[in-house]
Order: sequence, then C-alpha cells, then structure tokens
Amino acid sequence: QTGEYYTYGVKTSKPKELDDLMEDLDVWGLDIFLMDELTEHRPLTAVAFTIFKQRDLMNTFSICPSTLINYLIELEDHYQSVPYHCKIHAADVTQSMHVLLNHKALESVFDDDEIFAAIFSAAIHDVDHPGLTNQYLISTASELAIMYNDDSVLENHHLAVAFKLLQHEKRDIFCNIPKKKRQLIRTMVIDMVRATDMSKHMSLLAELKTMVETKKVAGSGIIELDSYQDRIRVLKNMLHCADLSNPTKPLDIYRKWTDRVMNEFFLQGDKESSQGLEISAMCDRHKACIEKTQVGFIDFIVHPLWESWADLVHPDAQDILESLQRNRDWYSEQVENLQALDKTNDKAQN
Ligand SMILES: COc1ccc(C2=NN(C3CCN(c4nc(N)nc5sccc45)CC3)C(=O)[C@@H]3CC=CC[C@H]23)cc1OC
Ligand SMILES: [Mg+2]
Repeated sequence: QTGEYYTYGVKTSKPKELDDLMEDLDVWGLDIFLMDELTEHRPLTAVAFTIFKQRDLMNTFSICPSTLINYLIELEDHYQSVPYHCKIHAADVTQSMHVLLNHKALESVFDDDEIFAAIFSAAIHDVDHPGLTNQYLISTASELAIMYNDDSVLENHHLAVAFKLLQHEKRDIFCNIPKKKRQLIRTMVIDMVRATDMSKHMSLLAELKTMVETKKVAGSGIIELDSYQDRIRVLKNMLHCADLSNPTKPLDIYRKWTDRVMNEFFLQGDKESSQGLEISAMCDRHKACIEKTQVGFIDFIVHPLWESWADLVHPDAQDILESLQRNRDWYSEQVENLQALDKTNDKAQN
C-alpha cells in the first residue's frame, strides 16, 4: 500500500528503493530520473532537503524543517515543465554541486555560509526558465529582456523569482540568519547564479586557468583561497561545472539530457520559424545533427572547462574526466557510423 513516508521530506510509495537511491546522493552519476519517479516528481525537494540534512545546515542556520520543505516545494513548483530546464535539471545540478563540494582538494576550504550559498544557488539557478535562450528573449523584445535591459536576462529572473518566494514567513529559510550574514549569502548567490550565463563562460574559464597557474596548495594538496574574490571564483566555476556536467555522467543518463535539450532547442526553433525569425544555432530540427553537436559541445566548451577544473582539484576529478572522454568517443563513433550510412545510401541511389 502507498506509505506516507517523509524521510526525505517528500511522500514516496517506494521507501525501500528511495532509501537505496539516496545511498548514492554523494555519488557522481546518481540516477536523477529514477529520483524523479521515486519521489513522485519531487526530485528537487527530496535532493535539496536530504543534502541540507546531511550537511546539518538546518541546525547551523536555525532553519525549521517545515519552512525548508515549504520553500523547496514552492521553488520546485516554479520550475516550468519544459523539456530540459525543468525541476529534474535543478535536482541534477544540486546533487552534482553536493558531490563537487566533497572533493578532497576542497576539504574544509569553504565555511558553512559558502556551502549553504552553493547548495541554495544550485537549487534555484534556473527557476521559472521558459525553455528559451537569452538571445531569443532579447531579439523578441520580451517582457523579461525589457525588465533586465538585455543583461543576463534569464539568470537575473531566476534570482528574483527565488528570492521573492522567500518573502512569506512560512517559507523564509533565511529568517533566523543575522542580517549581515544574510546579505553576504545573498551576494554570493547572486554572483554564482549570474555566472551560469553562458555568455560569461570564456571569462570564467580564463579566471579558472589563472587560478590553476597561480594555485597555492598546502602540503596536503588542499587549495588555499585567501580572498573573497578567489573563493567566489571557485564557487562560480563549481556551479558552472555542475551546470555543464551532463556529458560527464553515465552515457544512458547523458543521452536522456541530450534528447531533452535538443527537444527544447527545436521547440524554440519551431517558434522562431513560425515567427519568421532566423532559426538559432542548433535549433533547426530539420538541419541539426545531434551527435555532431555533442562532439562540438564537448570539444569547444565542456572539456576545456572540466580539464581546468580537474587541474585545480587534481586528482579528485580524474574519473569525471575519463567518463567525459568515453562519452565523447561514443558520440564521435555515432558521427562516423552516420557518415558511413550516408555514403552507403548515396551509392545505393546512384
Ligand atoms: C546535453 O547537451 C547540452 C546541455 C546543455 C547545453 C547548453 N547550451 N547552452 C549554450 C552552449 C553554447 N552554445 C553553442 N552555440 C553555438 N553556436 N555553437 C556551439 S558548439 C557547442 C556549443 C555551442 C549555445 C548554447 C546554454 O546556454 C545552456 C544553458 C546553460 C548551460 C548550458 C546549456 C547544450 C547541450 O548540448 C548542445
Ligand atoms: Mg541557466
């Protein structure tokens, strides 16, 4: 019979399976789609609540569990049911952030404020995403682009929505945090979420590379970060890595994300086409080559970022880098097979 089990803040009719799955909460490659099923479509609430519990953040910040649940459920309900930028993506990035924070090279580097800010940022980072790009919102002079003057339109919107949801006493998880500390956490969250705008990718990566070159490492291999700028630079890159982690996950999970993101891009392309607009890169369902796009995404964006991250936290991200390489090889083989198929078809027709 369906039990009223709330161990993880959400109801489940499969407590045993959910217990088993939550064993993998700090494992890279946890099946977040199974999490969505077992939590009856509350993956973000279950994952974020359990991470807060495991890191003892409710005690540290005097957060009443019901207030945290109320906020997380409201936050999760404000993720739109778009193919990619939905609540499962938010849960995925939150869980990925949780694992990255556990890197040995970062052990006891970050304090409770920074850890709270990092997990909270991941949970809120795409809330109310409409499944359209900044460029589309800007070129169609949308309400959001007007509101945010074309500057990191989506990222500023995610932040505003997330903080507005706190303004109800039943949901204000910051209510027992001293004012000064609350402002510091808010500043860090704004910096981290704004850094998930892909237009900031190149400058963020350049900063990460500089940090790697000048990295000060204690004898134990733990990184020394002495300024706010250095600390927030690592946290911004960490969230950016979590946001660009799909190609580093087990192939069956990665391929589900590829299907979802291309579906979202194609839906935008359909809108652009029906509005007589030029169809954006990767958004034309009649012209896109999904496998080639993934090889390009990995070669130009994902691998350069993860290679630098792996240098920073060496050797903690080696298995992640190897998984990325295997997945890149698999998609590259698919491209070769498709090209061979095209050649065979051409021969057959001529
Ligand atoms: C699983 O597969 C994927 C997952 C996510 C994305 C995203 N993509 N982008 C951009 C990336 C650069 N982009 C590129 N543009 C052009 N012209 N060429 C090229 S070659 C290679 C890329 C590229 C534009 C989209 C976003 O901003 C999303 C929001 C935030 C983070 C990443 C998200 C993409 C995936 O697979 C492609
Ligand atoms: Mg985003």
